[in-house]
Amino acid sequence: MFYRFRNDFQLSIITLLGVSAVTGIVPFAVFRFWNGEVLAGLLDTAIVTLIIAGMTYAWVTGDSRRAGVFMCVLISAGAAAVAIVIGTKAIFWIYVVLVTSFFLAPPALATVCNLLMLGAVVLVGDPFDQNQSLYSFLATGIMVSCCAYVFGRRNEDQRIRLERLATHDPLTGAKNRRVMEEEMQAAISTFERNDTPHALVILDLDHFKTINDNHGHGVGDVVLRDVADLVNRHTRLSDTLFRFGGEEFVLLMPGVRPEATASVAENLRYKIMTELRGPRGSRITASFGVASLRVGESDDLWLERADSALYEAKTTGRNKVVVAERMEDDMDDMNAQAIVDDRLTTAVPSC
Ligand SMILES: Nc1nc2c(ncn2[C@@H]2O[C@H](COP(=O)(O)OP(=O)(O)OP(=O)(O)O)[C@@H](O)[C@H]2O)c(=O)[nH]1
Repeated sequence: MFYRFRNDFQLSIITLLGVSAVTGIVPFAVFRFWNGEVLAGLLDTAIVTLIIAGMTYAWVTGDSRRAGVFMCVLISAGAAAVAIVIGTKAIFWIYVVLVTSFFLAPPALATVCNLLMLGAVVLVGDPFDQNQSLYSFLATGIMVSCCAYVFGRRNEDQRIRLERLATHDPLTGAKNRRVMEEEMQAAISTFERNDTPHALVILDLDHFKTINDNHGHGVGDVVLRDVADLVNRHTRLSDTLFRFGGEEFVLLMPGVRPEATASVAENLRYKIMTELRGPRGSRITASFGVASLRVGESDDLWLERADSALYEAKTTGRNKVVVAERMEDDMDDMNAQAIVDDRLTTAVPSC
């Protein structure tokens, strides 16, 4: 629980809001019922209840983004409603909401909620008896919103940048190995749930070391980037490319039936060989190992089978595609043949 609290900023804000709502708004609700302000008391109670529901949803589902959007809309509408019902006494809450909404929702949505809230308070509630107070309220409200917007925008940009750094390889833009493990697990769950076939392709550039050694690492980097671009251009949007290691990439392809995997990989092999050019127009080639996900298979075993197929492609000439299932069938045939030969030699003793 503490781990989630520390690692999910939005969840921590939602929780803080939930705890503040209980400790801060409940006494007001009680006080309002006590004072005979039944409508305001009911409003406070509804707001606290919905905030607690949003907080519970975030903790149970882990979907703190959706919960944040819900809370932002809720507290904006709630604060506006309370200000309309009880007038200027509730105006201070508006400032709390103007800032908090940027912690809960994306900046654009928070801005819209803030403007709607200010508009509703001024146009529907009309809580100010002097124009000067009205203008002060609007001016300070908009100023607070602008400052919070700048902060929220910056915060959002940094979050997106950090998220990208944590999930993508900076050189090629392909996703990294950590994400690959998560997405392979998700693929296994989808396969078990609704039988959607999945193929895994490992591709490894041939003799890449020679490019680095002869032309330098900078040139090697350009080749790696070109390979990632080419693969992304020639695969579906639902396919995901990961950088597995130095010059090794993994492609996860949902919805590709086992009998079609070879031709998909063969197409990529051909495109790399014919469209990519290395330094001084030299040819770039890659070897491929392909494996389709099997029932009950773990991600480690699936990857291991694709890796063995790649090894076979490397050791039998490179610039080729080896399909794990075919390789395994061939090995089974060879083993069966060896058993038959063995039986024959033991049944017919040599003279
Ligand atoms: N330019 C560049 N080179 C890298 C990067 N990561 C790994 N490498 C290089 O990739 C090369 C991999 O060499 P090997 O594992 O021998 O593979 P290979 O030369 O392609 O040989 P085969 O795979 O057997 O065909 C090494 O020279 C590494 O230094 C990188 O990010 N940029």
